[in-house]
Amino acid sequence: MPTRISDSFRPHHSQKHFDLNSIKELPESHAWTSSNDHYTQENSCNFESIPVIDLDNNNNNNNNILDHIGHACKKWGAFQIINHSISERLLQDIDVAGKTLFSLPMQQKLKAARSPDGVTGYGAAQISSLFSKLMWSEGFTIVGSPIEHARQLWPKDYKKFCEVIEEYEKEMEKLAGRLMWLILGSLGITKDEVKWAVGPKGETKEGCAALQLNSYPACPDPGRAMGLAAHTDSTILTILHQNNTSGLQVYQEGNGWVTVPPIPGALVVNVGDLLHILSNGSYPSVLHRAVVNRTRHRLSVAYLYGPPTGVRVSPLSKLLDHRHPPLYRAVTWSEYLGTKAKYFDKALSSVRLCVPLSGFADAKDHNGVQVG
Ligand SMILES: C=C1C[C@]23C[C@H]1CC[C@H]2[C@@]12CCC[C@@](C)(C(=O)O1)[C@H]2[C@@H]3C(=O)O
Ligand SMILES: O=C(O)CCC(=O)C(=O)O
Ligand SMILES: [Fe+2]
Repeated sequence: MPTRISDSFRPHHSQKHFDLNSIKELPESHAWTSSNDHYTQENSCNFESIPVIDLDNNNNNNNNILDHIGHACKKWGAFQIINHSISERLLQDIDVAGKTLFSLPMQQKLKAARSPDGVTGYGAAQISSLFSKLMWSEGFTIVGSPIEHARQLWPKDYKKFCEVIEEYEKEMEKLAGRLMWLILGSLGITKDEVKWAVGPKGETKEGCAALQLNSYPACPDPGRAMGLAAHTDSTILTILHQNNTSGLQVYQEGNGWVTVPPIPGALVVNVGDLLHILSNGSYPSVLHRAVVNRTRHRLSVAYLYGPPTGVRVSPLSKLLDHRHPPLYRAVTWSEYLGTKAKYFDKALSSVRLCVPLSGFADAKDHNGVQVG
């Protein structure tokens, strides 16, 4: 059983590295058909997209914010936030850091390649190994300090990159903690009901996190390519910054794929699988993907936020009673990442408890796991 998040994803096969910036015609290896993806390429013609929520208490009182957040989590599993306290300057800096990294020559980027049994470094998204077609993207995953990989990329000149990444991680950590309490607050949960998330002085404990930089070069045949295949994040929540190019889509039952338009300075918040578990299914994790386009290079930065190492998360007891038995068993983050690497879109149902119709009393001593 893996114990750290860095032990969890082990790719099934090593991949050739394509330099997507120089390819003039879509290779067969990157041409997706509906049989490669469980969900259609068709976009919804719905003009409504995920809600935009103002986090400034002066514009929006706290109860209002909680109502909006609760509604967004139930209906969409995602929302955008404005006035979130992350400066425009830092968002620009992280864009520049990402661009600088991805525009390095391939042989240089490969010096920081993710090792076959590792999580951090340069390469295709971890889930790539689960698909027969390759995605039109490249990624760089960071957990904690980026210094080791940064030194491999820029032996003499790695400081600036590290400073920006570390500042971004620090600011995101604070914002993620705040968002987690707002989301839990919208379920009526207070700090004293989530012991693992609170330190001795009442402060929010540092969670674990990964930072994922994604680059989607302009693509000669965007209709047949896939930037990042449909997935849910194995997190409590994810905070996503997209540069001013659209590509992110969320799936809504009955509506199909809905584009999340980039709003300058706004950030996207996704409900992840662990929040799905904590909320006992009230806030379902959002299925999302990234599509690509013909003319513009797109960059996104995802802050994947989870509980501290070793903590087992399970449906919050305040949400449970005889009519609402726990639907999921307790899991640590690293255990769940291992489950995701193995079962992918069946990971959540693989940790679902079989709840007899008679309810909670029976479910408590029933730990059967239903897979599939
Ligand atoms: C902490 C995490 C969460 C990971 C695995 C590990 C590091 C990188 C994350 C992502 C980022 C890109 C999408 C995803 C689906 C992927 O392929 O790698 C994510 C995955 C998950 O949310 O499951
Ligand atoms: O690029 C995007 O908009 C999506 C990225 C994403 O889903 C991820 O990194 O988990
Ligand atoms: Fe994602």
